[in-house]
Amino acid sequence: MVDFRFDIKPLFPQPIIKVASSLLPHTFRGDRRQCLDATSKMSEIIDQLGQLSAVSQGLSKPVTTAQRLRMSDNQTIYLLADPEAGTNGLVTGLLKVGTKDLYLFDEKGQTRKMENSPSILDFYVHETRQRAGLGKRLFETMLKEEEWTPLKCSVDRPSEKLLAFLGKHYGLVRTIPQANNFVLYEGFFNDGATSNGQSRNGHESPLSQKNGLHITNSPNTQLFGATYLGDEANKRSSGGRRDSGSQQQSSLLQQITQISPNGRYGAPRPTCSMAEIIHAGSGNSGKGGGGSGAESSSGNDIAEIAAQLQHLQAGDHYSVHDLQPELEIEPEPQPDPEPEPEPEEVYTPPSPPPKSHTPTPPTVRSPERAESIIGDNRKPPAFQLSKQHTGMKNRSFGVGMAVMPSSKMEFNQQEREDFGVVKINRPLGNEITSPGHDNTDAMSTVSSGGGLTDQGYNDLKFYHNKLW
Ligand SMILES: CC(=O)SCCNC(=O)CCNC(=O)[C@H](O)C(C)(C)COP(=O)(O)OP(=O)(O)OC[C@H]1O[C@@H](n2cnc3c(N)ncnc32)[C@H](O)[C@@H]1OP(=O)(O)O
Repeated sequence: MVDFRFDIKPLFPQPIIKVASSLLPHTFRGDRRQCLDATSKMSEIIDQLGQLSAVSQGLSKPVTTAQRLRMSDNQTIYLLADPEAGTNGLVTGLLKVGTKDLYLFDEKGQTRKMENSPSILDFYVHETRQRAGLGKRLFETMLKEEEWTPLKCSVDRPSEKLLAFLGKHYGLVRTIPQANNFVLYEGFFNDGATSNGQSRNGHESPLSQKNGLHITNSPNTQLFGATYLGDEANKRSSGGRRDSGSQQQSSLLQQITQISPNGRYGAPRPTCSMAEIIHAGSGNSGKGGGGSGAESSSGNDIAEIAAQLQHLQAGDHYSVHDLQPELEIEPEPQPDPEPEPEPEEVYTPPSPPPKSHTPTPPTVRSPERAESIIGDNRKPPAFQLSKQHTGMKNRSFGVGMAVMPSSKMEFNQQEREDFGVVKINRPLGNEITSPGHDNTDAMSTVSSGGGLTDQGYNDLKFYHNKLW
């Protein structure tokens, strides 16, 4: 039983009092000294009942403290006492309520923002007095004072006992699932007041449902944009009414807009070089998007790169010839799209070959970029180089492009893996058909200087760092 060292009768002229942020009973009348005394005693009562409630619910710290109540301007605590019991009277129950702005799901799963929604925040009747109707008495007093109805109350993380209490006394059983700790019951959103944006208990903010989009200020909407509810939702919301406005409505449906996310989700994203390659490639080839004509500058870069690579097709250079079909950057469509098994690029870390077998270094190497970024060969590139092109991570541009996975590519790892050594190889089982296309032994093992292998390819070992 909760008794105190002081007499509670002056604080409880009636069995149930309510206390707000002033920490004074609503019935309190007194001078300044009495006011300070009452505040101190009331703080002690609230803290002790709040602690008992927390223990009863198995919480690590109390939901209700005098300090919290003092700091809040929209919370009220109802205290139930038996002033005649014991020497100084007994405090037997506590009910804390308040209003909250909540994002809630309705029965259809749509997000709604409820402002000043009535909430049951803490409820406790001393163990020795439970199941004696005191809880109901306290709750009924609160409903009357606040002019709330049980159905319109959201309940903050209710215990099993409270769920049973609400079920027994108010028939509240069927809940509406929520993403937060609050529990609502079916009917929470029902009534004329809610549907036109106002309710006696709580206030639904003027969230719109325009053009079939459910637009709220909820985190979901801000992150992912408005939810398109479809025409069915519009039919529902219009109640089946079809008048001259329906044409206008259908035209509005066309204007589906998306709320731009803001905050860090709205921040410009770093360009994805792989996406640039893919989109620019399909756009230029005319195979992917139908050639909208709206090309980004990065797309132009890629097209330019493709053009330059084309010029390098001569000779035994493998990358241009092999990469073009993969990247779809050749502007002119192939007359014969027969899916012949082309020499594929297989990159394996090979074992070092004897130097004597090393073919003559090619005189022309694919990427001008390889020359433009290496050592003494540094010179202005023939095209606009972005960070994606020239950054250390992307330095081996040709290799990066070549290893884009495709159905035509497989990785031959039969040979020993030496870190940092790249071999351009054939898929397993493929025979060399033409010396001009033989790249089986086109491997680089030793940097001959300037970051190039003695064949002139980029040596990954040279460029390796931990961040690569
Ligand atoms: C948002 C929150 O505050 S959640 C936390 C709620 N508080 C707690 O769980 C603390 C411990 N419990 C209590 O303090 C009380 O049981 C209260 C406040 C929930 C209800 O107060 P009571 O004075 O017992 O309520 P009252 O006597 O008016 O109603 C009794 C009904 O409450 C429910 N109830 C009360 N105690 C229990 C219990 N131990 N087990 C199951 N149901 C219970 C039952 O429906 C009971 O009806 P029944 O006896 O016919 O089964």
